[in-house]
Amino acid sequence: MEIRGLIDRGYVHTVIRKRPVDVHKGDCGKVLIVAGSREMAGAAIFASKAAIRCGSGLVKICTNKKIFLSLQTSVPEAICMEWGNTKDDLMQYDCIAIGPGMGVDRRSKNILKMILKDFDKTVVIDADGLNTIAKYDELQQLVRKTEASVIMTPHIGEAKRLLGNANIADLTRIEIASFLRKKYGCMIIVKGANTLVAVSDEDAYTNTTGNPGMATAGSGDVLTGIITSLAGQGLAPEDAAKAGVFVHGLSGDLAADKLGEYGLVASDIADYVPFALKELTE
Ligand SMILES: NC(=O)C1=CN([C@@H]2O[C@H](COP(=O)(O)OP(=O)(O)OC[C@H]3O[C@@H](n4cnc5c(N)ncnc54)[C@H](O)[C@@H]3O)[C@@H](O)[C@H]2O)[C@@H](O)CC1
Ligand SMILES: Nc1ncnc2c1ncn2[C@@H]1O[C@H](COP(=O)(O)OP(=O)(O)O)[C@@H](O)[C@H]1O
Ligand SMILES: [Mg+2]
Repeated sequence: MEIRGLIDRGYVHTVIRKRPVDVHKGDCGKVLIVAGSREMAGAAIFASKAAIRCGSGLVKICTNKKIFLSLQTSVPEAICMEWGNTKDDLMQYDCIAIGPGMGVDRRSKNILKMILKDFDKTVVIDADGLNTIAKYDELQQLVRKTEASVIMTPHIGEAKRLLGNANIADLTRIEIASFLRKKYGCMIIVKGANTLVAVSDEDAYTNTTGNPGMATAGSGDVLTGIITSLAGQGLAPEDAAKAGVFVHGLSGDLAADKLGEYGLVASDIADYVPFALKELTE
């Protein structure tokens, strides 16, 4: 695997375009985000807020009903659905994300299994989605076999778990991505400063946006929402992954221009997504 280039503004301009005047919400993608739990409502809030701010026509959140009220207060545009109801025709969604703050348990395993078996568009897997896959061989096989285009978004800690707790401390990001590709055969985003996006066994790209202010709880959940929204709006999985990390970093950069790096929080990144998209489409 080699780094084929940088993810820069010029490239992102070519995949995120100004909206046609006659567009309607049905054209803008309906996405499902499986996220959150009683202890981690925030993760579901950050991901769904980012997706709606990134232009999705409709965002549905599948979560524990104990957190419906906080979700509906923080992101009233999103629709809540209870765990267990995911069977309601997954094919109606243009993209599905799973993982942020959902916990690692049998229910997470079962939902992942259902999505990987029944859905054939883009699936973004993050956080506890990745931790659950790391725990169950059966899911690891399914990731390889699924007809869906899977995008995994691990940070280094999650990458280590996905590689069976191998010692990866001395590996470069490209080596980590390469091992993950070999094991899972899907698109891999290794997060951190200069996030790496591996789109095939040969090709990887480095992001050029982002700043240390983004080292704060929940900023990865925002990334999940952005990539999911872009894929749901029709970007090819590879473009959604690459443009997604760029938009995420640019939103963080615009937020840091205003707020500085210390006080920046995940919701700020989501709140600045509209400004990043405005800049990119003008
Ligand atoms: N408010 C909320 O509801 C939040 C919930 N979250 C959820 O909390 C759960 C646990 O996720 P966490 O990621 O916090 O915990 P993890 O235990 O998965 O990862 C944290 C550890 O990973 C390592 N790590 C991460 N990035 C690294 C990097 N770039 N370089 C080197 N090491 C790195 C560090 O050792 C770090 O302590 C997930 O379900 C997540 O979605 C988080 O997203 C934070 C916010
Ligand atoms: N120093 C940094 N520079 C640029 N981006 C960063 C930096 N630190 C973290 N990020 C970005 O913030 C996000 C953190 O994601 P993650 O570790 O999953 O956090 P969380 O699980 O708390 O949401 C990633 O997209 C990562 O690339
Ligand atoms: Mg995370």
